[in-house]
Amino acid sequence: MDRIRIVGGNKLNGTIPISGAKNAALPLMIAALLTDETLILDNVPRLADVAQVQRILGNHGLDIMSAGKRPGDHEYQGQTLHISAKNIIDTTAPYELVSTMRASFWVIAPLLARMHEAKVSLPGGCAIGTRPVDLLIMALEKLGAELTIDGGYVIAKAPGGLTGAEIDFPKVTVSGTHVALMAATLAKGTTVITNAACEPEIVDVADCLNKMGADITGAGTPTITIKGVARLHGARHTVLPDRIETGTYAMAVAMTGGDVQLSGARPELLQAALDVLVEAGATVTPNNEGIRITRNGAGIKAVDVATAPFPGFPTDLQAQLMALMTTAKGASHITETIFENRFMHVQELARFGARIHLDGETATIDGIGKLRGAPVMATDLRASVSLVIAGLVAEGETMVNRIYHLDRGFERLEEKLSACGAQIERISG
Ligand SMILES: CC(=O)N[C@H]1[C@@H](OP(=O)(O)OP(=O)(O)OC[C@H]2O[C@@H](n3ccc(=O)[nH]c3=O)[C@H](O)[C@@H]2O)O[C@H](CO)[C@@H](O)[C@@H]1O
Ligand SMILES: C=C(OP(=O)(O)O)C(=O)O
Repeated sequence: MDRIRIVGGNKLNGTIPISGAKNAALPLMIAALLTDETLILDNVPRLADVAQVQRILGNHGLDIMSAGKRPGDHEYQGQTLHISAKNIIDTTAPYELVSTMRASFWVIAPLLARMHEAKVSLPGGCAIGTRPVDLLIMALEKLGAELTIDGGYVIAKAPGGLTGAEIDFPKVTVSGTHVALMAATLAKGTTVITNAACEPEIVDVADCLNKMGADITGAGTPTITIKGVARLHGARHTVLPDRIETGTYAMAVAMTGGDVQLSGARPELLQAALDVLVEAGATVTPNNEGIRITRNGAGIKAVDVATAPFPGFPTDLQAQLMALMTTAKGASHITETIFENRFMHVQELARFGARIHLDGETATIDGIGKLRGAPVMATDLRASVSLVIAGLVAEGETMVNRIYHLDRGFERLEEKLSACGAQIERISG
């Protein structure tokens, strides 16, 4: 199994290109199931999760073509995928393909909308809480589908097609909103989703669906209205930049000190996180090419943060912020409000000598002067990268094990960081 070896102590200086967003690319690829014409997606990141969705779509009978490099493409250019769901030959998404990743379950929505049936294994994904799908099932039932659970599979049927409905989510759910949005595009009549997730990835998917002929208004606000249409057609869409990758590297620079241009990043996608970085003592300068992050001289200040749905501070940056706070001056408090078990990184950060105390959903971090390198391992994607951030400043060697989690969501992480002066390498085998 591959590992990442880091020798801490170097500042980061240079440019880091930001890839397309994993959490937009996955539902965008899945949306290709809604049409028998080709959907072309540009700026798709090269990630294990993307490859996994390709396998899932391939099993349904889709043809996927990845375009090669074009003149002028830089080495980190995202890939262009041409996805054709002309023939859907299988409406089952089997356990072996779905169990490793949360988003794979979302195929249930376009399959139901277009084929009026689906059999999809209950999902897996990062071990950050129980992560039920009751609200996704509720949304599909509102649209007229009949769902049963048998042998670990959700079996969904809508013999006469889906019908528009009012869907009021009792809590904000990104997965629930994606599923309701995709399913409603081909339903008869109008659907109104209230208490919808406002995450930028929802807006990106809605934009693409509208290019495909859907009639969606209000994406990015808590109320989304979808007027169902008879069919969708092909389109071309560029995946928006990854705000979590952006925030992760911004925190890495705040941690090590230095001066890095995050090229292609869009500040409005992570304003809450950038505000926290400024409060912690980093300098954040949006510019034409993206965002420049610097921290020179002054140390890191302790901050108090609670995660929240967009536009709040994202739960997907909580572990990275905690790594940053381990060397802050004073005590900081981080409250996780989205997932009940998203503190798996705490015991691993402790291996660096970090002082973190957990009380329910709040972690208190007493900043210390210096972390010391250690062998560490993580159980989920963002927790893994928080250990990389800690390793970048820790004295001596850090070995991060089980990095397949990192490969799910960070494209060429070690290359991007070493190009900015970090001493980081992948050890294969
Ligand atoms: C692939 C992808 O985009 N993953 C993101 C997505 O996950 P995901 O879409 O799984 O997260 P949700 O927004 O759906 O979950 C939010 C909360 O709602 C709960 N819930 C959700 C569905 C349901 O049927 N019942 C229920 O109780 C969850 O357990 C959680 O406590 O949004 C999360 C919150 O921003 C991010 O951390 C993940 O990176
Ligand atoms: C939790 C994440 O992914 P998933 O929802 O696929 O587990 C994530 O992207 O941080």
